[in-house]
Amino acid sequence: MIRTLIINPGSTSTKIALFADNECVLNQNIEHENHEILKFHSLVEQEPFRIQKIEEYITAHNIDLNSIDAFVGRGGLMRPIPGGTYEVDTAMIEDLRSGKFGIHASNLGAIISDYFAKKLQKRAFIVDPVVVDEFEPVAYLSGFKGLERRSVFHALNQKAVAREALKNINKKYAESNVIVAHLGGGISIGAHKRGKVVDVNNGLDGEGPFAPNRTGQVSAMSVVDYVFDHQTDRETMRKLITQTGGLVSYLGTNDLREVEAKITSGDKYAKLVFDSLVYQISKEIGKQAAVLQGEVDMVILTGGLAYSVPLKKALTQKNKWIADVVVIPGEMEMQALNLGAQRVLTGTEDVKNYQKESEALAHAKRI
Ligand SMILES: Nc1ncnc2c1ncn2[C@@H]1O[C@H](COP(=O)(O)OP(=O)(O)O)[C@@H](O)[C@H]1O
Ligand SMILES: CCCC(=O)OP(=O)(O)O
Repeated sequence: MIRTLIINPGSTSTKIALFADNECVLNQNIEHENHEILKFHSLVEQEPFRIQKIEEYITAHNIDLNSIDAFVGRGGLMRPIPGGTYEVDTAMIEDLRSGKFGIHASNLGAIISDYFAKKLQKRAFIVDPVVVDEFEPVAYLSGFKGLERRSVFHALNQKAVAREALKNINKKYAESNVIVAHLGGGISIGAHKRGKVVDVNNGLDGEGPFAPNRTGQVSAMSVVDYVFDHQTDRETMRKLITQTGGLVSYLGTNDLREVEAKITSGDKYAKLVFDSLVYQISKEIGKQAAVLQGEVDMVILTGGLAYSVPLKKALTQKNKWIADVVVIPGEMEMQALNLGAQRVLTGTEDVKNYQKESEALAHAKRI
């Protein structure tokens, strides 16, 4: 039996799970209040806080860490790489800690897995990180030479739910076209064309719809003006765009359940913000339908927001003209992380090397 401990840091939570082969033995979503996260000046400062939360859970549930074969983290912002399972190594940890490819909670997945693996002399992996890059060449251009677009999205969950939804209608991922809208603390909406995500809004840096924590796309010149008018520094802007934008900036909360409660109590502004969220998500789904030239087998709604009955009702109504709308609320990231590690540990797939794969992809992309 192969046992894995899965560590999945998100912008609003740290999810952990314990698997024995393919069976999930324990699964916990440790939710973090926005103020708990915002008190840290940098992401790496959150490392001891998140480790402590995990250790408290492990102790409370009598988990014997020595019985774990591998620690598996959600992979973060580093060099673009193809999908797959990667051994956590020094080059990867350095890139994640430096923040030079961006800062997101998922950067801590490999870092925390590495902490436990080193302490217990076990292996650490990541699977399908947020930088999986399968763009077609036309998708990279932004209109600003030197500031090209990046593929940054919920790759792990988008691919896992697409496979699952297609399995239910006896279709293969590699032979189908689907649009997956991952609706979490951040939102990414991808065009999956015959098994490759050929375009997706960057779910972190300010593309696509606004999200619970994120601004989504804002006109470039208004951001430039804001920086100069407010004499703002890079870190403040990063927080405004990726942590306190969207629902937080309009309504002071990143919790859609609170927004729903405001609407129920007659708050008209909250209703406008909710309607605009539906509008913007639908606009992005429409864009990806254009990428797929209207040949769409299915639109899939997933992520924490997809638990919301009013949201899924409104989005289904607005997007059913494109294709059948299927809802898979929450995420399948924990299972997907376990499966990725199990494939390597059982010898059915080769583990990938970060440096080698990132260099090969960079070479292939050179025009
Ligand atoms: N039952 C629910 N109804 C409405 N919104 C929900 C529900 N459950 C979770 N959410 C919302 O989902 C969002 C978090 O989604 P999630 O995918 O867990 O985010 P992340 O992984 O980025 O931390 C939060 O805005 C939360 O309020
Ligand atoms: C797009 C990068 C991944 C992401 O945004 O994840 P969260 O929604 O968990 O912040």
